[in-house]
Amino acid sequence: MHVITPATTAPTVSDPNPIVTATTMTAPLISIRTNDDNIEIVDQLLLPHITEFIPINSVEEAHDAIKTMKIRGAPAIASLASLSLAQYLTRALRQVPAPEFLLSGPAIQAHVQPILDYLLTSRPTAVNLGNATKRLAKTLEVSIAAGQDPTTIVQTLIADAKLIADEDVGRNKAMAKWGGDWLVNRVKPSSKNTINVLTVCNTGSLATSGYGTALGLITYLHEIGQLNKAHFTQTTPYHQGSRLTALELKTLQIPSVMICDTMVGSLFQHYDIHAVVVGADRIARNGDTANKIGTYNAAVIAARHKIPVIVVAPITTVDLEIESGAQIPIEQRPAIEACLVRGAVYPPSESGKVEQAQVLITPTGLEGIYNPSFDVTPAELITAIVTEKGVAVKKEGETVFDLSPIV
Ligand SMILES: CSC[C@H]1O[C@H](OP(=O)(O)O)[C@H](O)[C@@H]1O
Repeated sequence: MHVITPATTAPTVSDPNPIVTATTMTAPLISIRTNDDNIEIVDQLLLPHITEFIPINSVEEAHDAIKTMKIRGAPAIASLASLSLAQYLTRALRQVPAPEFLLSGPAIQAHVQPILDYLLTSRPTAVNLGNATKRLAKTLEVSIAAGQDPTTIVQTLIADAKLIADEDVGRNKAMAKWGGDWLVNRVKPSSKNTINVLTVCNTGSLATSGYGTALGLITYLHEIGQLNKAHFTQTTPYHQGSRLTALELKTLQIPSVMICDTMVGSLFQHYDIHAVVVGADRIARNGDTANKIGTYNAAVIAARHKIPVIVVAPITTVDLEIESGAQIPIEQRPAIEACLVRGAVYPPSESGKVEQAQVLITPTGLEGIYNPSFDVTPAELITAIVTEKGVAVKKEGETVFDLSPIV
């Protein structure tokens, strides 16, 4: 392995002219907030410099927010979709006269299933959304089969939809402990605060209902005094790293180092990184994992440097209906998104007021643009997969996982 200078962590430079930011978010950052039947999401297209909560008042608005990535992150997407259905049904129960679909269980099912199918069309890769809509369809089916009256059927569905969002934080903390303890046991650090990790994209509170998945594990390492530095890639073109992970780590006061996506190899060559820790959007039965574009690159380079790759994701991210990653649909985002960069005008004006800007960095009318939002890392390149039920590793000599112990 070619290591030029085995220093423990990359030197970092600080911005001499920090932007006066309008972000008033404090730890823990939140992606969605609700109050009775009111839903608000933070517009993640404006972060980190502008914190703007926008109301979601229909399933159509939820669909648009997911599709345009005002909200993103596999678990957060599933939570918003579920909460928007709960909002719709809560408001239907309050309508006078009651809407016709509330007359019977079958009428409710005939009305709600198309709504679930519509929400599913917002983004194709993250399976959490699909698992949420299947779960709610099943809840509805069971309530009807149990002979519940229409109002009880709807109330049961509303409660389960809210639970999909509420149960996320607890499982994130469970995963963080499973994965963090597994990594500490593997590294066996001789002193405190020595573990260096690299993560890709954003998998924290802004991608979930709180604490995060991969970023949750990193937060746990920090909380138990085992983390030296959290390195993260900028994750272009949406810049989940530069804009969101940077904000989360800064807010949580976790020591971090940002690198450009192209610098993963250099980081591994020059510095002692103990693990790559990433989230997931869909994990196939054999462990092949779809995650943010750039994850596969990091995994290939990690293999070259014998650095373990850990995937952290709730069971709702596992898709046992598909054998391998070849069957995972990869979302192709609009070409224009690879040509634009969003951020604050810099340096700020004399007033110090933050002005959001969107800059076209390419020539206009560029024809050939490849902009997949995800890639698939084969199970062979993944060392461990962590869910809220535990840690799975491949058997000796195996190139695929048996996920049954952790799903
Ligand atoms: C815990 S979030 C999982 C996953 O979602 C992100 O994708 P996106 O920002 O496009 O929604 C990224 O792939 C995260 O790893």
